Amino acid sequence: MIEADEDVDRNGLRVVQSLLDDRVCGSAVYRHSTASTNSDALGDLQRANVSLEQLPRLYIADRQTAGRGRQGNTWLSSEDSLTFSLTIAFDLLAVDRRGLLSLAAGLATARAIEFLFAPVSAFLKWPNDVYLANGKVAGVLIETNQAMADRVVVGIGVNINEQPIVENADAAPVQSLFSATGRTTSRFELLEPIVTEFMEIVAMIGESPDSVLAEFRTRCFLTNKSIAFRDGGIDYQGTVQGIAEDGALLVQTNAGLKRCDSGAVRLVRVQR
Ligand SMILES: O=C(O)CCCC[C@@H]1SC[C@@H]2NC(=O)N[C@@H]21
Repeated sequence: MIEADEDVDRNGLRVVQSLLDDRVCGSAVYRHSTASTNSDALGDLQRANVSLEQLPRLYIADRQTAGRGRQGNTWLSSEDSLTFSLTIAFDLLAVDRRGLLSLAAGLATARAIEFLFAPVSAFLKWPNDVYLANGKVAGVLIETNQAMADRVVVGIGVNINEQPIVENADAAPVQSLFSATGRTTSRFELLEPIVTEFMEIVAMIGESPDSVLAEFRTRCFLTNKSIAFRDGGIDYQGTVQGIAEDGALLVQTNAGLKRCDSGAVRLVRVQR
């Protein structure tokens, strides 16, 4: 079942309907304009307004007026961006594998971009920024609300034909799929493969997390790089050793080997 505004993109509506017809999603909310699809999804959780049958529930908007990024950044995006959120049941993943959810969203986006823009290669900057060449083309924001703590909201933003403005001095260099490849695409062409890949990867994490981790490790360009990061208010420097079984980043620092959890750590600098 789709709840949609009158003035949404008709092509987009068809794609959303096909995700429901194919049972990739259980329900969808499609707004022409909204503050933030993550906020819409969290609002429904706050009101305990999401039944199990409605999951995965897709929230999509033609434009966001107050999009949010990780670490309190602002994510400003126009109709040249793809912005959506998915609410899924947390128990699709065993407790010790939930850290991999963050990697799954970036991986799904990377696979979908490569599928549509072959032969480009998409890389991942832990935990889930998607890069083409030297710039970030997509980001992921994962949030929960205590009112329905057994659900999780996964928000994905992809810069399609223009670069978004990221209001933070530390922000990674940004680019769009167009600026990186010279090719234009409809943002809705990407929606279907990202959502489908994401749900497949989540299922795969339940069955065989090693293959998901192996793919993430291959795509992750931080390994052996020198990074600076902040964890619990303390600044560290070190060399990335790799990704642990639970998705944590392993960094060799002067204070020893540190495990970085994606929710807590802020990468300040990455050696290029
Ligand atoms: O790289 C980041 O900092 C994460 C960006 C996440 C942006 C997406 S767009 C859809 C969803 N709604 C939001 O307000 N944010 C996420």
